[in-house]
Amino acid sequence: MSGHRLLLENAQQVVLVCARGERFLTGSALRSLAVLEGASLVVGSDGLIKAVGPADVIQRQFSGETFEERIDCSGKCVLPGLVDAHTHPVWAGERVHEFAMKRATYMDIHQAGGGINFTVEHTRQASEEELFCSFRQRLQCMMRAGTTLVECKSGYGLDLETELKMLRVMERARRELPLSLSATYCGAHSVPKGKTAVEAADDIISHHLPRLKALSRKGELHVDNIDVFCEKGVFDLDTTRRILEGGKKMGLQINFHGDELHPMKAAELGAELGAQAVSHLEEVSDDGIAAMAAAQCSAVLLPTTAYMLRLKQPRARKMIDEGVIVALGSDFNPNAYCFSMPMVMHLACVNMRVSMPEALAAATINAAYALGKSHAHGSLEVGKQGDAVIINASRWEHLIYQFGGHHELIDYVITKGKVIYKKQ
Ligand SMILES: N=CN[C@@H](CCC(=O)O)C(=O)O
Ligand SMILES: [Zn+2]
Repeated sequence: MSGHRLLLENAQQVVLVCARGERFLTGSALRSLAVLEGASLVVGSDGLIKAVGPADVIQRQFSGETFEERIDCSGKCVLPGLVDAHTHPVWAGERVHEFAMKRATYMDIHQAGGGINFTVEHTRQASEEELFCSFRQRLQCMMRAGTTLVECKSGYGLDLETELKMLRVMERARRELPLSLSATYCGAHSVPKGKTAVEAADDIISHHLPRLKALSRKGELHVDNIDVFCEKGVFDLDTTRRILEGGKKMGLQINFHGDELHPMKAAELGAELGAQAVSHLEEVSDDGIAAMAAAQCSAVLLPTTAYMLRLKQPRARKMIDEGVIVALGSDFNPNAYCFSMPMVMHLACVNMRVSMPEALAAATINAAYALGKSHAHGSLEVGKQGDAVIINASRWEHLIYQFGGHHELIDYVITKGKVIYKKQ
């Protein structure tokens, strides 16, 4: 007789998302997701999914075996833990005052020393402990909204010392918190005061990256991705290319901001460099979309950005129709203060006209792909990490439909078969 960690019993629906080991879903495969009615799921003592299937089959298969915890899911739905593929969650210097300035454009505020530069000044002054405490609180809010894997960017330091401070804060969160993290070095998030973009790029390539490499070698830091804000007035295509190539050479996945406020040919560059993902893409070209589809470079769309900055929406429909791997992120940052992937999925459905199955795939398997982690995350399949969300509703679509209702709907959030949030 063997002991297992968790049994989720007799759910009305278990949304697997996919069931054949797919690493991402595109085009017509997004029309209907793999869903089991009246099903159960078992997580083993290693935190990995051991079995998922019809409730009676699981009951027979595991009769007489023991579980550290059993949850009766009658009348409820089980979904994979949500994956947030783009956030900026480590910072000091909130920008609530800017919310009232939304008649000025994002770039007007940026050029006037507000925006990212404002947060950079405060983040430089903040202690590591202070940054960790606010970061931990933000991650807890994300977990309560169902996120179990989150991409986290540095980029409010710009100088090496502060960038490392931010990355260390992420490293500590990886050790101390129960959700999974993908860490992104984003030292090229803005051009620091007193430098040109070329000088900033030179500094990153000759000082920041070698230091990151040395710390990674020693196992002191785990950095997964490299990012650049490729934008008119920030980093142009050439400096972006140099920085991304430098990161790629040291083994980082390329995952960067592009084609947000102006068409930059960032999508084309991402496809050419073998990027895992390009984010934003409100201004992507037709050629860029085709190139991303061909290169299996995922598009991380950020519905909160277009909504809050009143930008035009990225062309999600065209991307999906052309076979691009579309993922979603909250873009949580001091400008877009949103922790909630359920709200992000809702906004994607309304404003980008994606369907509910497309939105859920974009916030699970495809978001995991954008982080190079879809072998272990993003669907409820045997062998994957036991990360799940249980909602008190008879159809999974309620998680998207009830805008802002996730606090009421989410009963449990589970990572590696352990309950990390339970509604009181
Ligand atoms: N566009 C660049 N970076 C962020 C905004 C960061 C900030 O304004 O602090 C984004 O993805 O929206
Ligand atoms: Zn961003």
